[in-house]
Amino acid sequence: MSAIILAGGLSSRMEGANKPLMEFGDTTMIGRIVDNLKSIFSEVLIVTKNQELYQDYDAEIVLDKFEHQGPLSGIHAGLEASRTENNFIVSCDMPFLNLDLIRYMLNQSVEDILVPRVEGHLEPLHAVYSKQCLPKIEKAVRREKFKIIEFWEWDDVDVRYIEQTEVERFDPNLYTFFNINTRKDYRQALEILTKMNKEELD
Ligand SMILES: Nc1nc2c(ncn2[C@@H]2O[C@H](COP(=O)(O)OP(=O)(O)OP(=O)(O)O)[C@@H](O)[C@H]2O)c(=O)[nH]1
Repeated sequence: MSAIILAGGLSSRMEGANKPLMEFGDTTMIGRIVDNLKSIFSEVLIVTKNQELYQDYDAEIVLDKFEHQGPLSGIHAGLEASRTENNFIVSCDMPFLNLDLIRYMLNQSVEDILVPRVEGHLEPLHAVYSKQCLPKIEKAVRREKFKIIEFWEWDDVDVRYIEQTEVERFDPNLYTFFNINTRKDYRQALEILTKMNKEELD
């Protein structure tokens, strides 16, 4: 299976910074995600609009085919470029990936999509997508239906769920789904990182 990191967003809530390249521990946010994913996936793709920004990372760069159309266009380009049937897709602003949870997800059967359902919300940017979804996603993007969950609803997509109790077996604090959009989120994430590093040392 391949891993696909979406990094073509505008980071407009981050007031001038491109969030995947913000410092995070001894690397950057995306650096931490790439390193983690590389330990379980042989193929890691970064989908972006700017090839040069990410060329120092140990990942293949894929460019968006549809401009400024949100994460769904990144999912589209990533699935099109990937060489595997099933693909783990993740946002570039979720730096607390839990590898045991991801391994667990990879071991479940997937028809079109496998997505966690946590605190009443779906987490479509930490989910497994089959290449089978590609024509349905392309149709949605061409019709300018950019909401990820929207295309599942009207296009006969087989969605399976990972429930919160399953997630909590691996990640009781649900840090996996902490995503960073603002400076405040970033400060909070650095605090979590310090706490995690300290717990690891103790
Ligand atoms: N490849 C690709 N990824 C995208 C695109 N739009 C958003 N993403 C990614 O999707 C994920 C979630 O994006 P958001 O946080 O909703 O949007 P953002 O543009 O990054 O940030 P804001 O401008 O603050 O909303 C992030 O990993 C983004 O990099 C896009 O057009 N192409």
